[in-house]
Amino acid sequence: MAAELKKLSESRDLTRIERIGAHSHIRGLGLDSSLEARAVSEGMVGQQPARKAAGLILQLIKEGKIAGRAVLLAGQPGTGKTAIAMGLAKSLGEETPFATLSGSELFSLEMSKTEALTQAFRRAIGVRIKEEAEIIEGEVVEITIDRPVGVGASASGSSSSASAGGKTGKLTLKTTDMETLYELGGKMIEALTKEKVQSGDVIALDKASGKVTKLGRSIGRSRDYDAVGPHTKFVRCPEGELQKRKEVVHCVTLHEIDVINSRTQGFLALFTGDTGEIRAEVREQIDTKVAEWREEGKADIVPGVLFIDEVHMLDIECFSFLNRALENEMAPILVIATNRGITTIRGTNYRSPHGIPADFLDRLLIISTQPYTEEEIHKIIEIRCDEEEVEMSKDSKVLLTKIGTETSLRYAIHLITVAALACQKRRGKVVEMEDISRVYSLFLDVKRSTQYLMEFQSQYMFSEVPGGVDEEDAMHL
Ligand SMILES: Nc1ncnc2c1ncn2[C@@H]1O[C@H](COP(=O)(O)OP(=O)(O)OP(=O)(O)O)[C@@H](O)[C@H]1O
Repeated sequence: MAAELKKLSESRDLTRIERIGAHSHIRGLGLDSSLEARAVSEGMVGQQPARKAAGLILQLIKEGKIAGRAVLLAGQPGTGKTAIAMGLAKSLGEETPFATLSGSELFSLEMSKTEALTQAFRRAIGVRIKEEAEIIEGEVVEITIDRPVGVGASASGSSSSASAGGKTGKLTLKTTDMETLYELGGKMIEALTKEKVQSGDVIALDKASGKVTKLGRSIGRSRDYDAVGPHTKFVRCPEGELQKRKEVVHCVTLHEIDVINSRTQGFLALFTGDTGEIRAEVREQIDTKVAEWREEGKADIVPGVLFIDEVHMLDIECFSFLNRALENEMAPILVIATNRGITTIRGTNYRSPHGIPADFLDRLLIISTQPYTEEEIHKIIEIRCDEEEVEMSKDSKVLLTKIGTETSLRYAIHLITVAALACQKRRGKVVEMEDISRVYSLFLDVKRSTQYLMEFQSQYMFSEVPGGVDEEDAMHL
């Protein structure tokens, strides 16, 4: 299993790559060292009391002392609930798992609601596994990689992994006490080229997995290179033997261990996400194994964060599941969010605040988010323009802010992208008022769209609802 765990920790790095998304400008909670929220920081604007409260939760998570707490982010649509949850996720260390789920995702046909929730919980529980590994650690004296004649010129800097086959290579490594020449195999050549290893680097090679880690540049060689990047780390040439036994730590989630050990699903299901239901016996065996590792000091549990958005979509069964799941000693911190007021609890005829049953509400620490001021909307629009690399004139930003205050922040943010396209179309470089006006007339906000519906509802299908929009829908408009 150890080799699979290693593969896993590598694959998780890949999934962290992000494109420009709705919240990609959020880099943290924007707090100072005493956990006070700065007005504008790390992509976050305003909403200071809520961010400060989230900062306290972050502190609790980092200290790892509490598990099984639940926090509710409640507020009107577009007041930054998801943004705060993202900020929290970004502020957690790499090792702390953060799993997200939207209430509506629970109603898939492939698995029961409780199975989907169990998987989400286990995605938010990390296991830090310690292992002894054989490592070769030294400073690169020389690295030569040759291609066989006819394939092309010598390519020591080539990054093409497909061409690793047929290449031969030699690597000389040294410590302060010894120096050894290694013959390189295809897989190792591939790994070294990928990491762009060159002489003067201090590297560690994991003998079992072939993983190459660059530890830094050797201090002894620092004067040989006048062009080093600002992030270059200088380290000492290792001492003693080249080959060492070292403790390495892998971090995986309980869900990942479940999937690997589930015969019907197998390891590849992690990449497709198509895990299906996992049998209860598999989970029991894993929990027992993890408990053994903990007792032997080989593993620690890292309770992470599970964020469930649109929590009002959960029904009464889901809430009683959550109630029980939070009692588990390994439970993560549960952060839920909703934009609903007093509404019906799904699966019942009862109404309650946020559509959440009273016994579950009682467990929650509630953080409320407030509508933004005009100034704050302006700042968020500015940040989003930078994030989307859209150049916008001052007047246009003011106009967009006005639109944002009168419609919604989200609508204004959407208009940035389309206005940039309109600007591109007229071969402009800077988004001007005319672009904003154009897209404002092309794309309706919810208010105008509802008005239009009211006027012309008789021409739509199923428009016989008396009195127009029903109460439930009216709450979101
Ligand atoms: N305080 C903030 N600072 C920076 N960006 C923000 C802030 N609040 C919201 N945003 C951005 O505004 C957009 C809408 O916010 P978000 O999705 O977080 O709202 P929400 O409260 O979760 O809404 P809903 O209830 O509709 O799910 C997002 O792109 C978000 O990143």
